[in-house]
Amino acid sequence: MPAHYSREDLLAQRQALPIYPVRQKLLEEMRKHQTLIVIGETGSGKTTQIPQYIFTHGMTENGTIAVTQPRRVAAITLATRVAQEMGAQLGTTVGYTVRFEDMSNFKTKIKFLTDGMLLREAMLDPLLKRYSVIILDEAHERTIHTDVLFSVVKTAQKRRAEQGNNKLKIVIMSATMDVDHFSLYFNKASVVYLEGRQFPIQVFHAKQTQEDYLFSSLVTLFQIHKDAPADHHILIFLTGQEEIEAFAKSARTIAKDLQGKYPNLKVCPLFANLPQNQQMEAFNNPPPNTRKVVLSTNIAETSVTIDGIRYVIDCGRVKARTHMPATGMDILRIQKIAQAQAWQRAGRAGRQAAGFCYRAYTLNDFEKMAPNPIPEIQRCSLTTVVLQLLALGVQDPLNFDFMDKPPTELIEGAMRELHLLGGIQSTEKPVLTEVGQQMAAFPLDPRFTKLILASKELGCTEEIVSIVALLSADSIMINATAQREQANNVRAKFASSEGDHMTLLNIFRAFRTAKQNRNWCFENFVNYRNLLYAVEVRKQLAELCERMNIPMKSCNPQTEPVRRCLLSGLFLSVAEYQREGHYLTLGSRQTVAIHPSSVLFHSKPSCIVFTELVQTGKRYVRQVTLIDQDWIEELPKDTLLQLRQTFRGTVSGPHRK
Ligand SMILES: Nc1ncnc2c1ncn2[C@@H]1O[C@H](COP(=O)(O)OP(=O)(O)OP(=O)(O)O)[C@@H](O)[C@H]1O
Repeated sequence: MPAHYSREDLLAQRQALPIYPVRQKLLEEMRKHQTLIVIGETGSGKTTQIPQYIFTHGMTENGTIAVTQPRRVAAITLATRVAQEMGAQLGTTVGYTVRFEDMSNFKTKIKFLTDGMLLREAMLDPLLKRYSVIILDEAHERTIHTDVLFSVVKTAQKRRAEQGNNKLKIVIMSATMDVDHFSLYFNKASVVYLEGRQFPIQVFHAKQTQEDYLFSSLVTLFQIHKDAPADHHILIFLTGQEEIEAFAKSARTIAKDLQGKYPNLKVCPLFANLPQNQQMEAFNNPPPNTRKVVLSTNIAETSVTIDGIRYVIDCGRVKARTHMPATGMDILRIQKIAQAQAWQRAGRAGRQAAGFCYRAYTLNDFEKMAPNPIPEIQRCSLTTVVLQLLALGVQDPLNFDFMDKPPTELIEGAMRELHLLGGIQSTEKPVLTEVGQQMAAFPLDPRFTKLILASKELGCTEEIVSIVALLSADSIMINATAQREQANNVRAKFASSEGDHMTLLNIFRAFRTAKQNRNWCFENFVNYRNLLYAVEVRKQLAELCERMNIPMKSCNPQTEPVRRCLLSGLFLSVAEYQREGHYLTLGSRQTVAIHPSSVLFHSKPSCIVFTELVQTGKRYVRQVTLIDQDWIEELPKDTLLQLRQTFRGTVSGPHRK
């Protein structure tokens, strides 16, 4: 954790928050109403204080307080902060649960968890009996999981009230949301507005539309750097890892040229794929006479407080997931943010003192932005959600009580995919098959669970479980731009001519042979923490396999079973090489290219299966393995038939070079 404050300091900080004077009133409202909507400016103290007020006023006698967050970084840093404020050891009274990592125990009374984790818990206990209060935070973000939770908690509350004991309180929180819409959905729930903010934030817009938002953000950064005191740190919102690394390089180069004239500059990237210890660097205080510049994706947009940030530079864009009905897959691409997101970003500047926000877009551009982001549920693949709904006992996902109903095609598409994967009996009557039930039990995308289930027959569970664990972890390759070539040369010994999945597996095996040694990772440009995380995930998946009678058989030294297995779960992600030099995805006929980071980038095999689709200028596929075209025809007849029907007959058989 960043700065260490004394108990007195922390208490003084808590008492200075805008929420503090109204805490009694807030508690009264909470006592009066079973559901409450709380709107308060960013930084007013909602997330850190309300759970503590509830706790100290005895509303947790019958259970724990759950506080959901859309992102794991927020869940972890908030739990750490609240534990600090309460003088508790993290993981005891205050804890957190994020996927594959549980820092809570049965005594935990305030539990921060990702919305996805609470949904998982609801699958085992739809009434969520363990909790007396559930706080759904950052509701305006409308992540898929939070949207499904809206209905899940509403139903749990109603049913628990009918049973007459152990009632459930629900609190919905945000700084910016469409209050009427939310209130109506929650049976005309009461709304509490928290007035005021602790520190003012001045917002500046670009005078003209900026063609190159990166360049203009860089110029703004150095203008601030020349004038502001060294301990006034800067947070810059960018869109993704590559952009952040390129920006970091330019910023460091300029800072070097300016050395001695101005404070030193410490550049800290912050993105989801960064190992956790490096993420935490952004939260630490730099040495004296050094300015910290955090370059972040939207993972720092809501809920988090980064010590010392006085300036925010907002590029106005975000990389977001959008579903492509044509391919049946989600794609990541850069798009403009919504006004609510712009306010959240600005809000990161005024948390410990007055702040400034520089927007790399004009006031007119801002006014043209949508007020709120489009809910994920209306634009992302719903395969996992539909599976979860069915596992929760929802009989007809098309008529589920969504706050905003997703397009029917998205739900139907999800049911088709589940049917293709063997998870439901038919799309008309979506009842989970045994395979579907097993899929719901694994905390994975159903396609990956399908791989594990298929590996049983192919005798390669040992390999597949490792690969799935590696894909669940953040990137294990260290690809700092400065050392990219050196890193690639050192790692060449692990490269498999059969593709990235086998390459990942080779690294994983070598890591284990090297007794999970940290130095070995350093020497080989691979990420120690992420590999350890994969080891942990693998352990948990192996336990699940054991429970489901899937023996951990290995096909080593053969690799064909592994590649065949990849095809069996990922048949919607197959692409074939075309004479023109690009790839076409099977069925949906989308043009894609192999990402330069892939070991198959130069070899251009005729048929590939991939695990990720990204759009940065071009449409790229990442994590690629070569397969034999004949294997496609060997897929179960039903699957092929449905594949063809799904894509209206465009799958006419293998398309050869
Ligand atoms: N990790 C931390 N380090 C230092 N100060 C913190 C930390 N977390 C919270 N704070 C302080 O507590 C204040 C309130 O934070 P809190 O997360 O409760 O606000 P919020 O109203 O939920 O805002 P948001 O909607 O932006 O999440 C912050 O503005 C900051 O001053």
